[in-house]
Amino acid sequence: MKGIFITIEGPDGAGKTSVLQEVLPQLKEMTRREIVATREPGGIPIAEEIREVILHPKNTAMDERTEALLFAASRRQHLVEKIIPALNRGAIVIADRFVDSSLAYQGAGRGLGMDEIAQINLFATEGITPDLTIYLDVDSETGLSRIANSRMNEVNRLDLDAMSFHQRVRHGYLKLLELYPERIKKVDARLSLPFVIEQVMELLVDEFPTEFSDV
Ligand SMILES: Nc1ncnc2c1ncn2[C@@H]1O[C@H](COP(=O)(O)OP(=O)(O)OP(=O)(O)O)[C@@H](O)[C@H]1O
Ligand SMILES: Cc1cn([C@H]2C[C@H](O)[C@@H](COP(=O)(O)O)O2)c(=O)[nH]c1=O
Repeated sequence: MKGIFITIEGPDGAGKTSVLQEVLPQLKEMTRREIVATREPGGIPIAEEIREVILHPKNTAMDERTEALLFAASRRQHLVEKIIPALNRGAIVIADRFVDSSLAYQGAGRGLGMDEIAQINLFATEGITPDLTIYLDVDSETGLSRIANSRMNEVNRLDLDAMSFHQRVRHGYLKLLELYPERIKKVDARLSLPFVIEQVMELLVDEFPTEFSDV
C-alpha cells in the first residue's frame, strides 16, 4: 500500500473531534496527497448502521463479546470499503479511532483481555496497522465532564458506563503506549485546546517531514 495510515485515539472527551476539525484543513494545505478523514465505528453506511446498534443507549442488554464482535465487524467493512482503497490510491488516511480503541475499551475496560481482542481484530484487519497513532491522554473525570457539559443530548451507551470502566479504559491506553512506543505518541489533552492542536501538528510534521511542508 502506498498511502499513510494515521489514527487518533483517546478516552471519551479527550478532544479528538475538536483537534481533527482544526488540524485537517491545515494539513490539506501542507501536502499534495489526498487526505481521507474517517471515524470508527462508522465511516461508511454499513459501519454507521452498526455504530447505531452498538451505541444506542436503549441497547443495555448487549453482551460484552457481542459488542466486541460488532466493533470488529464494522471495522472490517470500513477497511475494505474505504481505508484500503484510499491507501492503495496513495492517500493519507486519518481515522478517529481504530483497533487500539477495541483493545482499550473492550480488552481493558470490559475486562475481555487485550490478547483476545487483538485476535478477533487480527481476523478483521488481516494485520493492517497504523503507521502512527496520536494518543490524546485525559483523565476520566475531565473527559466525562467535558461531554456532560457540551453534548448531554448526544450521550451514547458507553458514555453512560461507570467511572471505573472509563478508568480501566485509560489504563488500557497507557499500557498500549508502553507496549508500542514507536507507533503511539502521547499528547497531554488536559491542556488548552489550542496548545493540544499545536502539539498534534508538531508531531505530524516531525514524523512525516517530507509529506507535510509548504507546497
Ligand atoms: N483541550 C481541551 N480543553 C478543554 N475543552 C476541550 C478540550 N478538548 C476538547 N474540549 C471540549 O470537550 C468536548 C468534547 O470534545 P470532543 O468531542 O472533541 O472529544 P472526543 O475525543 O471527540 O470525544 P468522544 O470520543 O467521546 O466523541 C467539546 O466540548 C470540546 O470543545
Ligand atoms: C472504535 C471503538 C469505539 N469504542 C467506543 C468509544 C466511544 O465511547 C464510542 C464511539 O464514540 P465516539 O464519539 O465516536 O468516540 O465507542 C469502543 O468501545 N471500541 C471501539 O473499537
